[in-house]
Amino acid sequence: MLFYVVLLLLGAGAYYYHFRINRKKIIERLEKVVQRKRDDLLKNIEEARRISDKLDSKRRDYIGNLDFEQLKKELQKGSVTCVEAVRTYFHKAILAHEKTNAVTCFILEAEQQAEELDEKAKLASFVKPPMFGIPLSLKECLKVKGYDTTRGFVQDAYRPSTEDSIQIEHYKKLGLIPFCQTNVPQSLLSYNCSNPLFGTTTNPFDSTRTCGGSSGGEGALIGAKGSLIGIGTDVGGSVRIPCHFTGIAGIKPSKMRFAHRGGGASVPGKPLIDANDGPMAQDVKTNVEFLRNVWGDIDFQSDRDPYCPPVHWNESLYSSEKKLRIGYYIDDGWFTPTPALQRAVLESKKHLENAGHTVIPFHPPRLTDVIQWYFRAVCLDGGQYVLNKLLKDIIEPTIHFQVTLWMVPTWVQRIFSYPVSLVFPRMGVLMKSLTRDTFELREAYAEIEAYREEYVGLMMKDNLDVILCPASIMPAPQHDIPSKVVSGVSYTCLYNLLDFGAGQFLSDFFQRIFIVFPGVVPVTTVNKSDEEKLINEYPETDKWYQITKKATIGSIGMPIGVQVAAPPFREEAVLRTMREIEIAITGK
Ligand SMILES: CCCCCC/C=C\CCCCCCCC(=O)NCCO
Repeated sequence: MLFYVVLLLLGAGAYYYHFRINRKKIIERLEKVVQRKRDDLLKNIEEARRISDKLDSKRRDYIGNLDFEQLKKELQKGSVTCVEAVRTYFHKAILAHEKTNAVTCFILEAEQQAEELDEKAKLASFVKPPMFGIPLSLKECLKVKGYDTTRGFVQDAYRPSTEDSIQIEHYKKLGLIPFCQTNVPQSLLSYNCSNPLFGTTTNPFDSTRTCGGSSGGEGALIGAKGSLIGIGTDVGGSVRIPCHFTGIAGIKPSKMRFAHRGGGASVPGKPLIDANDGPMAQDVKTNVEFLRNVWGDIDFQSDRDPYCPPVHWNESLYSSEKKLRIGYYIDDGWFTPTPALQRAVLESKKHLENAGHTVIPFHPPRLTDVIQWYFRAVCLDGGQYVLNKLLKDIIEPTIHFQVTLWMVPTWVQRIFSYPVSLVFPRMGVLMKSLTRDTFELREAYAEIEAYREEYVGLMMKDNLDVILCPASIMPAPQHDIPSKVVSGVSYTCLYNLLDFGAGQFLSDFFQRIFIVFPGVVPVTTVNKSDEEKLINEYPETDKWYQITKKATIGSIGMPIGVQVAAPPFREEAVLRTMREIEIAITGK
């Protein structure tokens, strides 16, 4: 017996030794790639600076102060050229990047695309497309011909896409000019924004805090005014959480509203957790204008991807005078959000009631089950796909905690989940979530299908058009917190599991201050009272609550958003609700 134990230990030791040697070699090789990429980025930024400097700084300031609508008008009139718009946004993005480390690459051909558009505009026969000349930023994982989509994996650097995705083709056809790519967390499966290739992107309001993720580079860039509009992707909150953390507006449409042919995914082969790309912008109005134009012309995408149904922009749903019935909640029963997030929902509720809508309580059922199904279906192979990629890469330190969870075999997690449940029940739920076998996976899928029916059934029973709820559990925390509190995505991942269209935007009085006095950090009694409530009343019943409370202390002045969601193909109702709250708060 002893002989076999010794043999086993020796075998394990040899395996571990071989593993370490192998990892060392991989890391040494990849460190050179990181250095090369960072040097290339510095050169790329210098080139973008050279291009932006061709424009007189007064003119740059004038164009840089135009909002989306104003810039669009001036470009249509011809009083601003596409080249001027691109040079201005190269300049603004460089400034935002210097503050937040948001950009992974400038798309230098943007200047040439702009020149070509300006040339075409000289022809009398040329009809300008609706978003003629507007610079567009893109999350790094979106496929642009000639550019990398590393998703923060060093191993994927210098493997540029051979084609634009259908969506990018479409945006160019509508006149938009992709001008830069923005940073992401490694693997995209996190709501922070750090990776070993490009480093950490910070929050424009406080660099010790994250801009969110995984479309965090977009959040930071747009939040720091380096772009008017960008595209993110969202499988659990990756458009909505960065919007909430950085004080901007965005929407994750239901899956079928965009073409996915030629696009990428965080974990391919993962049904029933529906991801989509979505716009992110300074305000709701810009998102509406963008989607009105894209969906108004959706045949372009449907013709090239038959799986994208030709569902056009529904103006009558967006502009309807009929008052809405809205369900709201401030606590999903799984993770109580910190006080400012609850207050934001209650204030939005008031705005909507003042506008004549009916807002009634709604209780999303069984969130503990939802969390378990979500993690099971996202990591449907127990996290193996992501783990395999991570083990061939330099592993980002800010996601170590969740990587450790993926490394512990599922059966070990199951065994330990029982004693853990006694002292930390919610952690027990997470530890039981990874897929044990295909029987269990099929069961989870069946549960999700049944839950979708149950949820829309509850909405129909009360005749509800949309749901209003918190955007997250807390304001932007420090960079390492998202990995430690992965279960904090319950407010957003629910709407991926349901495949609802869900949007988020900045609410409450912070928005008034930022819009009237950009960059001013408000310090008011209201915010102090949020902090007091947090200190005196926020639960500390388990480690996740303790971490969340500690991370939220000291966040006075950070932006807070709310989320609006509706069943698939009703995104226009979501946008209408968001826009009505925006008008109530900002008056414009
Ligand atoms: C034992 C359970 C381990 C769980 C480990 C964590 C796994 C997944 C974390 C998911 C968090 C999702 C955040 C949002 C990601 C997102 O929307 N990405 C966009 C991709 O297009």
